[in-house]
Amino acid sequence: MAAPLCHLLAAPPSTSPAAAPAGHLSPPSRASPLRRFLFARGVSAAPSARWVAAASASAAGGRPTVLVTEKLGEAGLELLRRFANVDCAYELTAEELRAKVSLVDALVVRSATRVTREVFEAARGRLRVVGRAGVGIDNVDLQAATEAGCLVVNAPTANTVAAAEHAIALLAAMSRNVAQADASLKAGRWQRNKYVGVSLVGKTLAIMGFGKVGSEVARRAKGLGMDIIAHDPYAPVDRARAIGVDLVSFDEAISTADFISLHMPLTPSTAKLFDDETFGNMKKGVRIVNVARGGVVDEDALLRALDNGTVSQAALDVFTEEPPPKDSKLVHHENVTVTPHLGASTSEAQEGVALEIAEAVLGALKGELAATAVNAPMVPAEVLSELSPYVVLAEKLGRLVVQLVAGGSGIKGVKIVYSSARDPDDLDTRVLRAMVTKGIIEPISSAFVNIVNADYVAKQRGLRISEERILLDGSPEIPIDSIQVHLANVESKFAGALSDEGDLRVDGEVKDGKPHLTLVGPFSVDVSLEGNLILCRQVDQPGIIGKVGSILGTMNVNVNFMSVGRTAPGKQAIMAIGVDEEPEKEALKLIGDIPSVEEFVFVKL
Ligand SMILES: NC(=O)C1=CN([C@@H]2O[C@H](COP(=O)(O)OP(=O)(O)OC[C@H]3O[C@@H](n4cnc5c(N)ncnc54)[C@H](O)[C@@H]3O)[C@@H](O)[C@H]2O)C=CC1
Ligand SMILES: O=C(O)C(=O)COP(=O)(O)O
Repeated sequence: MAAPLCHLLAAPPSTSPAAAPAGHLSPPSRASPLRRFLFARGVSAAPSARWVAAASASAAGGRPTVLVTEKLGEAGLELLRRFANVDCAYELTAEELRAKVSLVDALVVRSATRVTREVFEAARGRLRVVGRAGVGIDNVDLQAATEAGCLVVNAPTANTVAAAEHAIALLAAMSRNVAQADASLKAGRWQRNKYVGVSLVGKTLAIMGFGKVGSEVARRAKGLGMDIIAHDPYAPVDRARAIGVDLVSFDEAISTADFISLHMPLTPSTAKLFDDETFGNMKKGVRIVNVARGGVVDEDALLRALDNGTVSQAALDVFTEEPPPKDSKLVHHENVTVTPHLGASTSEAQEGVALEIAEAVLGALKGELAATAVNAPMVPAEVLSELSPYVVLAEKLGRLVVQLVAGGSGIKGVKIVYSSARDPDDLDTRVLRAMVTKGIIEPISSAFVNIVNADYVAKQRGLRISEERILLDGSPEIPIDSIQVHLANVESKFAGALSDEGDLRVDGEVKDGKPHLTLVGPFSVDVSLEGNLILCRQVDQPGIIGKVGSILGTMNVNVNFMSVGRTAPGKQAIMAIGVDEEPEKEALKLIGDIPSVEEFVFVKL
């Protein structure tokens, strides 16, 4: 059974009635490495035929609604419109955005829309995906998104080249005063002596942040004859070496460079990294390009450094506040060249980004974990597909075990044990852990849990979840032999499920692609984990199965599965009975009244 994975990102049960169902598209193929490669090189590409065919095949049913708040490439919009209702509403005020967001399943933004905690609160649980059509996600409150169980995806590769080209354009324009000279000539002046520039060849360029954009800038600047050094605490030395770049310390980079180009993300640790002290340590007359984020620079400090000559020129594409104030001294400074956040704005990059984000958002809406997920584990599609029946099993075991807990006894510790012949490094259990958590928490709370917020919700509720592996001999072809879920130190309303160690324990396996319950406490059973389950403990003796069966039959309850397990002949036994409908209270009472039945419980799976 290729179980639908839509519940990994499922909307909360309280979703407004207008919410479109997730999971109505069949799984698209992921953008291939080739397409990403093409995008990254500015080659626009249509959505792959396989993607469209797969998505079209089952696009019947409700359509999700996607709100697009900034201009997106037409190819991406077209793709979104094929599978969703698309509302393009640009330049919304914060209030207008909050008003609209509760009516949509996905939101697609670029850098200008601030997706704040208030936006997630206003969404009231309906918003399932935020797609950032670009790289920087500093305008999205990721913590609030995670708490809301809303997946955030970005399009990290399609505008890399555009941003790198813009950095090079600014570097060259700045060093030759292109913008200033252009303005001067248009104003009727001919100032050849005033606009003598500086050469790039033989100068040292320090690239701060040697990621995708930084390394593309390095490649291009090498072609201009510059000596490149880079600072990036997290970049692999080999990758830098492969393009002939030395990774150096922050202090060495800023103190030796003639030009500095910024390419790190805006995070709490990079905010205002370039302050008075940093500028003070730079080589006198340094030139700075910023195509990353305005917030990594203390703009007042930069202004002081420009005024006192420490920095002789700056070229800025990005600003702390966008657009910057009209009277910004930095923008109007004669040694500053500015562009209005144009790094990603080439037609090729915008088409690529739009397609990349449309695919990611549509995929996420039907429950697929996007490869570009920013606030959820990135689980490759093949792994996810292989684990899909175990995902269902994990959730069902969680739902079952929690319903065996006696009211009032708090749950603190959950242990999940995976028995597998596969090397632990080849078994990614994050999705399974999330689903056990979902199964345990949802029946006992109003919280809704998905792959995005599972760990967060568990932590909030003081639930410690630990995982163990039992390495089996056997075929590593099968990812998991069985999953055990233990709740430590709880009281149970079905004492038969308590293990010898006093834990509440249930085990399950996937058989023929279906989740099966295989152990309840010390009792082996074999019952399909579907619909509803009655667990009944009795003294092992003839006739009980018939009695229970006939009560259910009389009450018109269809038994779909039944299994009996016992500790030893004539001793304790349990019956696990799968039923389609929820039996009337009357039927349950009659079962409880059978003399040899010691305890029983009805569980909704
Ligand atoms: N102006 C524009 O239109 C565009 C701006 N950008 C911005 O450019 C920046 C880089 O983008 P990508 O290269 O795609 O991201 P990336 O994630 O590939 O690279 C960022 C690099 O910065 C490094 N880094 C993190 N903290 C650092 C620190 N304290 N010091 C030095 N390096 C640090 C990371 O290790 C990583 O290698 C982002 O801020 C992004 O938002 C990207 C595209 C367009
Ligand atoms: O991708 C990025 O990080 C960018 O800064 C591009 O921003 P934009 O999509 O052009 O608003």
